[in-house]
Amino acid sequence: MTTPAVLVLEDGAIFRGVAIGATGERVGEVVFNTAMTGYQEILTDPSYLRQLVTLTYPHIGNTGVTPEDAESSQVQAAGLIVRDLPAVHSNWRSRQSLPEYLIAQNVVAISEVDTRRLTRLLREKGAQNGCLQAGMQLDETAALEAARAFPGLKGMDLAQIATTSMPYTWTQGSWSLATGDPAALEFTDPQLNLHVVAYDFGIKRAILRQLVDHGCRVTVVPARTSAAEVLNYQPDGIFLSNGPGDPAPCDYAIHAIQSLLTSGIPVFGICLGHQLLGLACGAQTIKMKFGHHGANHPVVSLENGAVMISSQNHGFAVDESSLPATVLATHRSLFDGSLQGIRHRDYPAFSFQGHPEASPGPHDVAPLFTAFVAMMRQRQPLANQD
Ligand SMILES: NC(=O)CC[C@H](N)C(=O)O
Repeated sequence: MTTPAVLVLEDGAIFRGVAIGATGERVGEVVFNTAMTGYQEILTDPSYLRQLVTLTYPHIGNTGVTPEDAESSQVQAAGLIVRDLPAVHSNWRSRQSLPEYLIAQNVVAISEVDTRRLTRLLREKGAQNGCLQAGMQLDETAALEAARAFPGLKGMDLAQIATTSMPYTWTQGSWSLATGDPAALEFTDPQLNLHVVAYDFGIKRAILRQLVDHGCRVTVVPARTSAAEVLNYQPDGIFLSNGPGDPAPCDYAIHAIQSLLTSGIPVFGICLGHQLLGLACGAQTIKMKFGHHGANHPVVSLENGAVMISSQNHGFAVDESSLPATVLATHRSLFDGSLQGIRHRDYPAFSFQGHPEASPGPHDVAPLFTAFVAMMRQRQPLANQD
């Protein structure tokens, strides 16, 4: 016995299918992600807050769910839309089926949707708000009204919702995750001699692990932490995380970044962090037509001509034409020419729009973490470099 579900878009398009998750109604911006793997990382990435995610890869759920693959403590996407849920899931790491997980996490999800039609529609018309109903008395008229009532992500500050309420220390690298050895988590390791303060605007665990893998111990701080509080930690570097929503209304973060820049401490931003660095430098951000969400986006380095295949997940972008003279464009998307990276000419600060930590995705851009470490080491007194 299957339970019906329906997705209604604000333009009136209707997609009927089958409920594969929790019962209820969810609204949000509908986005498509073209990655062929990583459904669990995508669902738990806090950048997907208030978004109903459709995956263009047709079979979703094949490998079940593994707690270690979560990018945060829970599912963050507002809902999931897929073509086909395989009848059997199979993987040695799997602890749960995808539907079991979705129900446990109270996530509404629909399968048997023509995700190709949906994706083409979003590409042609641009991002649309939608309403997903499942396992309840379906009401398509009410769903249309709910989709139209959703205000959209433009102007929405979601970083302050996604962030941690309290600062915490992160010392887990990829190795301890792979081995499950808690002893490997301790930062008594002399390699971890760089201290990074990471702003959490909705940070992914893969970023924190990458920082540890590169020799950093990390203090994660809430989005509204002031520049003075950050400087009190005496960091070697400051990291600006990814996160959901529109960067423009996050004035508290923009002001903090402005004063942190003048401290001369190295700053590295990813995705929302990149957009916030751009805004702090005086550039503007724009809402893109349907954004970039996938794991095979080519990006060119304007500094050395190298082409890298990158993981992407953003619906806003820094407008290259608005960059002040103090900021250099360093990367561009080869899909649509949009700005993908910047570097400050006067301060040790740089950022990338895509995801060097991947998860899911290729690791071509991972050397940006090495560049951040090199910047920190350059500034660190020699005595600390043993
Ligand atoms: N992954 C991210 O950090 C996303 C940044 C921002 N919310 C956007 O959609 O553009």
